[in-house]
Amino acid sequence: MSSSTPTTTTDSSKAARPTTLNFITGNANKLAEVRAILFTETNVVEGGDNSSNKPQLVLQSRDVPGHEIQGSIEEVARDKCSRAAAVVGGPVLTEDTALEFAAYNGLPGPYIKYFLQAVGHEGLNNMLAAYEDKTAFAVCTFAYCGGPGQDPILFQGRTQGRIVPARGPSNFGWDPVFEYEGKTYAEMDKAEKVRLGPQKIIRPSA
Ligand SMILES: O=c1nc[nH]c2c1ncn2[C@H]1C[C@H](O)[C@@H](COP(=O)(O)OP(=O)(O)OP(=O)(O)O)O1
Ligand SMILES: [Mg+2]
Repeated sequence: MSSSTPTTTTDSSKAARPTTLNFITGNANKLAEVRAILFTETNVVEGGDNSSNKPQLVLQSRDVPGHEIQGSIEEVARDKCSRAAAVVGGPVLTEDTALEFAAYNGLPGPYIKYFLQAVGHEGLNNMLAAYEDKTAFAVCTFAYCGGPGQDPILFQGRTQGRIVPARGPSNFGWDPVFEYEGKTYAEMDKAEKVRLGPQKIIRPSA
């Protein structure tokens, strides 16, 4: 993924090309999937070791301090990334996952974490019991921020699926209730899930 490489600049008045880019998340499963998707021996390291001069993606498992704001997926993503850059004091990559129900015009969206915690897989299904349309979109929004005070840049992928009664191991979030092409994410093995690309990737501006 090209967003794993920090921006290069030929303008010597700007900051030097960063040597590390931290991916920050408090979610061990998310970290594992990002590792599986982005890992190459040359550009990803664990922890903070950066003995080579190449830009490296450092995977950090820690919560971004502060609270998630209310707002659109993009506003939530930008805010978390800015807070992460402030705490790290340098370039960071963060990710926010939303789950939009078509019948709810996009909700729970960025609030899926709290709905999942509150009502579980069965509750997510019950929310849709009154509706014929079980369509859901998994929305992954990566945010890159060059450093404290800089505007984050977003990259967003969307995958269309449907909400079904839970099938498969309950290891990660809403994986058992999100069905994509006949299988829930939980029924896929990890390699299969991380190989799936989003159906489209956009650079949201708002
Ligand atoms: O592929 C996924 N399959 C199933 N569930 C998933 C996936 N990816 C995120 N999830 C869950 C975790 C959390 O309940 C919510 C997103 O919330 P989100 O804020 O992005 O993640 P988080 O708070 O766990 O970690 P972070 O420290 O990166 O903010 O959806
Ligand atoms: Mg979060």
